[in-house]
Amino acid sequence: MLRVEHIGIAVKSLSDSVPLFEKLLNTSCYKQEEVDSEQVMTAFFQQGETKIELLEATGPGSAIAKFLDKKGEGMHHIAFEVADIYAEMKRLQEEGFVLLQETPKKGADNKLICFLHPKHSNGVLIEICQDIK
Ligand SMILES: CC[C@@H](C(=O)O)C(=O)SCCNC(=O)CCNC(=O)[C@H](O)C(C)(C)COP(=O)(O)OP(=O)(O)OC[C@H]1O[C@@H](n2cnc3c(N)ncnc32)[C@H](O)[C@@H]1OP(=O)(O)O
Ligand SMILES: [Co+2]
Repeated sequence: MLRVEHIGIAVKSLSDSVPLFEKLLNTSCYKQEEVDSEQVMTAFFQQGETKIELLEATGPGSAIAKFLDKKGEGMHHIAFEVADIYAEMKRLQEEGFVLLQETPKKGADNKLICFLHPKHSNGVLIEICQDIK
């Protein structure tokens, strides 16, 4: 893993949470992007070499909608940047982690992504991601 690429935070409303995080971090949200495949709207803040990703559900089938129903707002996942997502998926599977996809999918901010089931990583949902060249 190269670095923590972003920390994902589930929120009910980006229109409430973006101004809150702008005040908290003293920086502007640099991008909002909808990811239809995940039924989420995202908002990003750069913090040093990592990012904060706020996530609002755009449909009832979204993992974020389910998470908000069960646990409420808060930290949802940690994303690690990797150099070769295919090699890292193979390595992690061989180490006994459970991948939630067989092949990487397109995420926000020009990334290929894959999630690992939180049950096998001490209750933490892990995303790995690689820049799309
Ligand atoms: C914007 C795109 C992308 C990016 O580019 O950055 C994103 O970040 S998208 C983020 C949203 N998408 C995802 O989270 C996709 C991956 N997640 C999933 O596939 C599912 O959420 C899940 C992890 C498989 C859970 O789904 P499901 O089994 O249907 O839900 P349950 O509510 O029944 O949960 C089962 C079990 O897992 C616990 N859980 C769920 N979410 C989390 C979480 N974020 N962190 C820790 N634990 C989580 C949940 O509490 C249940 O536990 P038990 O009750 O103990 O069984
Ligand atoms: Co993410």
